Amino acid sequence: MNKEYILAPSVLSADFSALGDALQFIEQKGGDWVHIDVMDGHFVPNLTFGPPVIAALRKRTSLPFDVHLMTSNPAEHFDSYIEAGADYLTFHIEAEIHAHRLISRIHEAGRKAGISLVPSTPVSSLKELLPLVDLILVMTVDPGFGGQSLIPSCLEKVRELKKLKQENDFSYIVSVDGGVNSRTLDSALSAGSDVIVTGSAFFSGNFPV
Ligand SMILES: O=C(CO)[C@H](O)[C@H](O)COP(=O)(O)O
Ligand SMILES: [Fe+2]
Repeated sequence: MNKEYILAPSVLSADFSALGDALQFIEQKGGDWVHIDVMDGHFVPNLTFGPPVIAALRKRTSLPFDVHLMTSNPAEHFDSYIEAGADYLTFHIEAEIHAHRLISRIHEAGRKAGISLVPSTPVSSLKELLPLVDLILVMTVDPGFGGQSLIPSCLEKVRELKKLKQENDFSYIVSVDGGVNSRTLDSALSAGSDVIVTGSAFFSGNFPV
């Protein structure tokens, strides 16, 4: 299928007892990246994968790993995720005051740095970081679980970020994460999303691939 966006299926909705098979499925269905949701049971009320699981998956595909850290204090352990094989490493602005430093350290390690914001955080909170980041991950659900409904008003942030990018010649790409399925895909794309993350819809056959 010819598509004009980067498809990043999330293994959060795969069968955790067969994650290697999930990577193959993503490849077969034309996924461009693998989205890996790291949850620490603290920043969000759920617990998922850590570096050893990501390192094991790294051996099973050459697709880029888009690692979404939903963790408190991301600076404390970001290097383990880089070592495990993250290509894009995205952390939450709500979890890190010293974001400039963390972005620099991710870049020094030769990886792409992403910043994410939950639905209640405005784009203005990222103002100082816009010239520095490679990716902005706009959460369209409250993070922590797959299978939730997209909050349509969050897509305004995608429009705002694309406008700021154009006006200032910034280089970041914008990703939409949460509740994207065959019904909501068009709205995410028309808002200007460059990357589409999809978990439950992709693995249940409710995503147009
Ligand atoms: O970051 C996430 C949740 O915190 C997931 O990436 C996201 O929710 C994807 O799952 P779905 O497409 O089912 O909403
Ligand atoms: Fe995610």
